[in-house]
Amino acid sequence: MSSIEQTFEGWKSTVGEPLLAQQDTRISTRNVDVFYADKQAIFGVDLDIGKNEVLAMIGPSGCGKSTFLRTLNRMNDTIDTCKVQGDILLDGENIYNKGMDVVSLRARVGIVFQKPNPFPKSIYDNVAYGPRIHGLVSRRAEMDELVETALRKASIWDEVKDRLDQPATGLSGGQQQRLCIARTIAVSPEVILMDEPCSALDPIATARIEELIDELSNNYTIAIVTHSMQQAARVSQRTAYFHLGRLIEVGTTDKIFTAPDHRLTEDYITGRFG
Ligand SMILES: Nc1ncnc2c1ncn2[C@@H]1O[C@H](COP(=O)(O)OP(=O)(O)OP(=O)(O)O)[C@@H](O)[C@H]1O
Repeated sequence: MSSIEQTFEGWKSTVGEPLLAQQDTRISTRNVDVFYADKQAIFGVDLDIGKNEVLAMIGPSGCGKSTFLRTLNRMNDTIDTCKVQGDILLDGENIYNKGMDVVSLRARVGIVFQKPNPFPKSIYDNVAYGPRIHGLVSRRAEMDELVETALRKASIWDEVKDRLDQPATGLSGGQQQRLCIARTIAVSPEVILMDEPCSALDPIATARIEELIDELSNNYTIAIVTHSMQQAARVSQRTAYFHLGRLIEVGTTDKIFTAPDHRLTEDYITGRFG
């Protein structure tokens, strides 16, 4: 066992304010462990994510940020060796309950990945796909309106309104990422998970996505994994710091970046490791 692992023997409590008042909470996780086969990747995470807040998750590579994020809409179900223990509640309902419809869950808790992944379909059909499979609208005029609204909310309507029937793969990387956000929004999610959504984008495209996150936070709960501390500072109200699968500290973003309580958080934000 390395000395840093010894530091965590019997680890339980997180520093800061991981829990919120019930009426402010959208997602609650309690005692969440995640395993890949017999290797444990996440250890006993208790964390609340509030309504209409942007929560940033930061930490060194391999600390489990993406693994934890993916438990929040059961994306980990797609990995055979992955096992999740503990409680994850969305509006008070355990999303790992037997009766939970995972397709509907992933509409309620949408996810945007690191690399934009539009379907090999037209721009219109990328956005219309989710509403169609969920039977949200039946008439073409209603679908047109829904597609336009989602593209407007994702700040890409003006750039694509004259080429809706063209392949989405012909858009720039930043446009594709905003299209993927429109696709997520089109099925009226409550929560949007973002796994390093700007890491494949240039600074201008990144700035547009960050502005968009700010606008979306008025209507949606957002949890974002990012390697960029500057980005976490720009877009989030609260930040959670992970280390070796443990949630070390949670607090207002301002506090985490100016006066963290835990030495590991301080070492990371001052660039001593990571
Ligand atoms: N599909 C998988 N199978 C086995 N182990 C995995 C799998 N995905 C992740 N892991 C392991 O789980 C741990 C956490 O990985 P994860 O990708 O969640 O970390 P991360 O903090 O998001 O890393 P990064 O910042 O580099 O993306 C790592 O040790 C990783 O090797």
